[in-house]
Amino acid sequence: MKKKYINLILNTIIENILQVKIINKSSNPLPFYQTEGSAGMDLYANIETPIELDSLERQLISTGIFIELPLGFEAQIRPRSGLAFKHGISIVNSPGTIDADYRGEIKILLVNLSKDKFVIQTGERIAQMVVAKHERVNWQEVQNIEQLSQTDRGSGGYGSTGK
Ligand SMILES: O=c1ccn([C@H]2C[C@H](O)[C@@H](COP(=O)(O)OP(=O)(O)OP(=O)(O)O)O2)c(=O)[nH]1
Ligand SMILES: [Mg+2]
Repeated sequence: MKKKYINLILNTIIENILQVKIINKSSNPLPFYQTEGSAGMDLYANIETPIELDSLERQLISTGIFIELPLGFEAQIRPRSGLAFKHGISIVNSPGTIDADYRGEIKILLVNLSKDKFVIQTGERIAQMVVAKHERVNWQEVQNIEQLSQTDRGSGGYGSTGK
């Protein structure tokens, strides 16, 4: 077995890392953390033939991955900076949200923001997925704006603090 996978297994045991169910219907490897400190795992395109993205075109790309996150967790689908920098490839709905109760295939809504056509090959790493905890809230409705606590910022935004 590769050292990388042995380390992954050891980390799981030692650090009690969250276990997340996954189905991989592609022939790509399971997503994994590329370095010890990576926040995201790269996701691979799982497509039968190469997909051409014209300038400013967007397309939903399959990954072949299905997951079950525990309640209280989400997965964020974010662009890869290398693809963005070199080819202008981003994600329309970035960061995409994978809900804990979603059981469908994870898909990635890529957009080509460059002037040139970009071709996506199967097995290409097209995005990264960050699993994160999130809160859920109940509303405590009040009637007047004065019932929200006062702050120095108040309603200032959009550059109110200067450059
Ligand atoms: O980049 C993404 C974003 C979402 N999804 C899946 C998982 C998510 O749980 C579901 C719904 O996403 P979202 O809530 O962002 O979309 P919506 O337009 O609000 O659709 P819905 O009405 O189904 O919630 O679609 C993806 O596979 N990829
Ligand atoms: Mg929704």
